[in-house]
Amino acid sequence: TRSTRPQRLLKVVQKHATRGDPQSVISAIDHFCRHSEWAMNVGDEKGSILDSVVSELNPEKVLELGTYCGYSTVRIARLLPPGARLITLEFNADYAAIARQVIAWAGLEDKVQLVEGASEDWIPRMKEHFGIETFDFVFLDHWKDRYLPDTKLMEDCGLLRKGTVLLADNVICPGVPDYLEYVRNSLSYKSYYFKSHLEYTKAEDGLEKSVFLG
Ligand SMILES: Cc1ccc(Cc2cc(O)c(O)c(C(=O)NC/C=C/[C@H]3O[C@@H](n4cnc5c(N)ncnc54)[C@H](O)[C@@H]3O)c2)cc1
Ligand SMILES: [Mg+2]
Repeated sequence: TRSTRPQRLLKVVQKHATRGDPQSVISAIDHFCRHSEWAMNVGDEKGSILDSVVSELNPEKVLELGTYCGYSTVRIARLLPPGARLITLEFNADYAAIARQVIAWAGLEDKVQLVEGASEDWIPRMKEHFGIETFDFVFLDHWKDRYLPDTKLMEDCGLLRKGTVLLADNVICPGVPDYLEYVRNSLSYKSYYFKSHLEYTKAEDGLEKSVFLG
C-alpha cells in the first residue's frame, strides 16, 4: 500500500539530512514541504519566531502539545541548554513512531521525552510521573479545540508559574478564537501577537505569546 506523508517526510530526512545535525533535519523537512508535499509543521517563517522566543527564554522545562513529525520538537530542543528537558505529547502512534526517528536523526533524543498519549490524560500526571514542578515554556500545536481546555487544565494542575510562556501556533489559520479571547482578556496573562504566514504559504497566520502572571 501507498506510504503515508509522515513516512515520506522521514525518508527525506534520512536521505538528505546529516545524522546529529538538527539544522540539516529542519532544512530537509522545509524543502520537502515547500517543493514536494505540504505538511502541518510550524515551518521556517513561524519557526524563526519560535526560535527567538525559546532563545530569549532559555527554558529548563518545556512542554509541547502535538508532536506530529517532530519538526518543532527538533527546532526547540536544538536551542535548549544542557540539562534542559522537553516533554512532547502525541496520541497518534504512527506519528509518534515517525517523530521518534526524526528526533533521533537530529541527535536530540537525550533532551526529548516523547510521550505517546493524550494531553488531557498526561497533563494531570506531569508532577507525579515526571517530577515536573512547573513548566518554563509550553508550545501549543495540537488540535485547535484543545488549546483552551488544556491551558485551563495546566493552570488547575499548578503547572504554570509567574513568567511561564505559552506560545500557540495557528491562532489565525485554522484559528483558535476561544483560546485567543481567553488569553487576551484574562487578567492572568499578558499576550502578544506575532503576525506571520501559514507554513509554506502566503495565507496569514500567527503565533500568540502569552505570559502567565500567576
Ligand atoms: C482550515 C485549515 C485546515 C488546516 C490548516 C493547516 C494546519 C496548519 C497547522 O500549523 C496546524 O497545526 C494544523 C492542525 O490541524 N494541527 C493539529 C495538529 C495535531 C497533531 O497533534 C496530535 N494531537 C492532537 N490532539 C492531541 C492531544 N489532545 N494529545 C496529544 N496529541 C494530540 C495529532 O495526532 C497531530 O499529530 C493545521 C489550515 C486551515
Ligand atoms: Mg500548527
